[in-house]
Amino acid sequence: QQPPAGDIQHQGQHPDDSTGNNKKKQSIKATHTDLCRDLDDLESSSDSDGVSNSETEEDDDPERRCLLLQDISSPLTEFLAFKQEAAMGRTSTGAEASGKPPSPLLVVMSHLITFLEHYSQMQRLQGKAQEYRNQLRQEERRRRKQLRTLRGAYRQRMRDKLSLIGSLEIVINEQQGLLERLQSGAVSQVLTVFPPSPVGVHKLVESISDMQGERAQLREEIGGLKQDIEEKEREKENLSCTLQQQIDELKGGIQQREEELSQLRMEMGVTDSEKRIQNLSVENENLKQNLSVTQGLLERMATVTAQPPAHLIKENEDLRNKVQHLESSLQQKVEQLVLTKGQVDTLRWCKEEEIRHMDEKIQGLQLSLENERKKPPHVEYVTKTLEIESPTMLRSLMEAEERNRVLSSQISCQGEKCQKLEDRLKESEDLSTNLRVKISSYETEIEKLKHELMEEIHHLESKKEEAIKEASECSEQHLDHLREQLAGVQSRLASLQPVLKNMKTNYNSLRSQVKNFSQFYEISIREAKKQICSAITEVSDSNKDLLAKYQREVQLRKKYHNQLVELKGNIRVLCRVRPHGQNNDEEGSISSPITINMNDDTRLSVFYKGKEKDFELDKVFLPQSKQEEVFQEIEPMVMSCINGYNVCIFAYGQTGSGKTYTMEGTTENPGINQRAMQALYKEMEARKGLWHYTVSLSMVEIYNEVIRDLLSKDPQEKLDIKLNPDGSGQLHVPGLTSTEVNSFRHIKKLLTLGKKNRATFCTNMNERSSRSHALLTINVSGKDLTTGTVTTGKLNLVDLAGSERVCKSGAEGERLKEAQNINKSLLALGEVIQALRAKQGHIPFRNSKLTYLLQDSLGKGNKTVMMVQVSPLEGNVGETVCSLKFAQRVCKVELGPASRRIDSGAIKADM
Ligand SMILES: Nc1ncnc2c1ncn2[C@@H]1O[C@H](COP(=O)(O)OP(=O)(O)OP(=O)(O)O)[C@@H](O)[C@H]1O
Repeated sequence: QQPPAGDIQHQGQHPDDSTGNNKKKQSIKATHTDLCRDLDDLESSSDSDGVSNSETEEDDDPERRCLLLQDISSPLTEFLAFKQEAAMGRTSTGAEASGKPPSPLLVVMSHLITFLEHYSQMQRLQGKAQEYRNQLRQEERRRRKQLRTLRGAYRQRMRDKLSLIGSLEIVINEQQGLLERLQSGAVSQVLTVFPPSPVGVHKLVESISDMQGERAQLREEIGGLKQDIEEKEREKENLSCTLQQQIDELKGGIQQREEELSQLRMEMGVTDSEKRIQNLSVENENLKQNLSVTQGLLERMATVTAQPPAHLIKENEDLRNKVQHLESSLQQKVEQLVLTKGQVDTLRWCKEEEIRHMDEKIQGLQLSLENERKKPPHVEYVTKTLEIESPTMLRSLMEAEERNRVLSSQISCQGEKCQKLEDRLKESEDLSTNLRVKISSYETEIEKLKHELMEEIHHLESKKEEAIKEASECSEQHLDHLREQLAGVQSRLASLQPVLKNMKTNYNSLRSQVKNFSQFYEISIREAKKQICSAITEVSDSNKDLLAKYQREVQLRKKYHNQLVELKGNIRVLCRVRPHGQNNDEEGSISSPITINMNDDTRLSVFYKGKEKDFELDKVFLPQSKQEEVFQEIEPMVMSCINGYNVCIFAYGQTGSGKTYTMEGTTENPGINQRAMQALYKEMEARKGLWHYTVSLSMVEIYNEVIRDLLSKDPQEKLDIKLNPDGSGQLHVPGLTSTEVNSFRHIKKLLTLGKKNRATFCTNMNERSSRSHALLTINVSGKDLTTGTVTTGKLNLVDLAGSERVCKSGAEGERLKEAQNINKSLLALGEVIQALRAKQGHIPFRNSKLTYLLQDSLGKGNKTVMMVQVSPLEGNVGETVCSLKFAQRVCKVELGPASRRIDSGAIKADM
């Protein structure tokens, strides 16, 4: 849309300038179309690039903003044109020929239009610049994104390589660990610790199974060796047998020698003796040879056993832990053997000594024989000596034989042990060589793996380098490309610079215009204000009539409202259903026997004994109703006490149905009592200057037909109701504290004191509050300062005791008496209501302290509100029906028109 061209003449300019203005507008229009074309071009170019301008939102669209401004400016322009025409018409008729300046409002508006046009032009230029900027940003973002993806791909590749290297390292570590374990001899643990199928592990498992096969072979070899040992033992036994035989033969020989000796002794032949001695020496030689053989055997044994296993143990360091205990035991055995060898050596030495001794003896004997031969008379002596010495020799020979046998057995035993040790050593040696072979094979395998790994790493590294090279080349290419693009963009920017400069100058001129405009605008506003003020003063005269009409209307509304209250009836019965779950023992089902008609707020029904019982009252409050709503409904009644009416508001219902909540409320959510006081004080404040009010307050509790003053210094004191001695016929409670109050704050203080006193002198507050009535009385006396009329009103706010006992006593009969004693007042209230309903001549007010006290507020000519509180619980449905039945009876009571107490107690009918 374009503003209508041609007809507009800006105010503040001479009419002759209209053609100049038109030209200006034409030029602006041309600029607009040029700009629009530029924008279209720009849009089409961005479309052809394939880059969507997602960032440009609807609100930032300069075209749209421009159109919006045009939308605003076109009606303004039209309006101005219209005004202009009117002004020109007036000029032509000569009515304004006196040279009166044009209206400032029109001047302001024409300037506003010019400003808007310039502003829209500026917006377009800015939009264009913004678009270029956006294009640049998008391009930059695209390039960045490409770089990011490239970087990400390269990083991913690097990460893959690194993870591969890491897994290979893990394999190497595992294999090294395995090798270490193998080296420490814990071959058995390898299988359990072995990780699942890494590279080369399969081969290791195979080699271990080979090892196991070899071990079985070794076992077989050991069995063969054992057989060999057995054979050797057998040979040893044979040898010992032959030795035994030899010894036996020797024995036999000695026996023979003895026999021959005996024969010689018999024959006494010297030559035979010589022969025998020779034979004996031969035998001795044989014995010597035997001994040397035995000695050789022993020596061989010693050389076999003397071989130290230390060099093997030293060599086999890897198996040291395994064979340590074997080594130590072997050492012990070796020591034992060395000891035994020492013993054998000493024995051999002893034997050699003996033989030498015997040789010496034999030589001595030979010498003596020689001598004897030379001295024949000595033959007898020699024979005798031989006879004496041969048994000792025999004995010593036997002993030596015995020792020899023991020694040979010991030697054979040691030999066995040595053989065993030898075998074990051999075994462990074999095992260690096997293990060494395997370890070397593993080492070669690991070397191979390492080599492979290194090759892989080299390969990877070369790949990595290639990738880096590739990525850098790619990024460089991209960078070049980007640089080229940047250069292009920069050149575009450079070409745009003069346009921007142009725009800047335009903008600056516009700014200066705007500055001037604001000054001019202020002046114009001031002018306009003046004009408006004059117009208002003109209007205010006519407004005065309207004000009077409004006041009349308010008074009428008040009157109709009062009439409505009167029509509603002076006894109003309101019902409030308590919300669910407010008492601690109310858990479980939330189904309620009470149904509230949502379309009619005067009806509710209760499902009781299989039937729906309907009740109609003046108003039913829902469980979710607020304290404010309840008070709003009774506010007019409360306020009427200020005008000289006696009002009684009482809450009736079973224990826990919410009476105290409705009347007293909570600190955060005050009830009727506090709200009533607040409203009264507000009204009294409003009437200040017209009326003067005196307010006094008293608080009592009636418990078991005993009245106590809750504001007294001694709340325990019992009070009584009497007739006022002034003869007015009014009731009066001697000793009752009636405190004059001067502010709402003061009232609040007194309410707190009353509540405190009630709580202090009762042992169980809950029990007591359920069985006692709390009565708050406010006496309001007002004086009309203009007429001097005096009104006295009374507001009784009563929180009654729990009503369930009355109902129960009524239902059960027997407990009626007890109920009367506990709560006589409630019963009396029912009787009073019944009498009022039946319009009886006598109303039994005096039947209870409560009704007696409320006499002047409950009877005819007064205003009464009954708040029937009901519980929503299924278990309380009987009490609910009872309360509602009583409420409906109260509904039917007609108290007649309310009476206003004017001039200190004089009763005057209002209607
Ligand atoms: N409309 C309501 N909204 C929220 N809570 C409520 C409402 N009515 C009653 N209650 C709560 O229910 C409980 C019982 O109420 P309340 O003490 O006022 O019952 P009552 O009829 O005065 O009992 P009593 O006869 O024993 O004094 C209180 O905890 C009270 O705060």
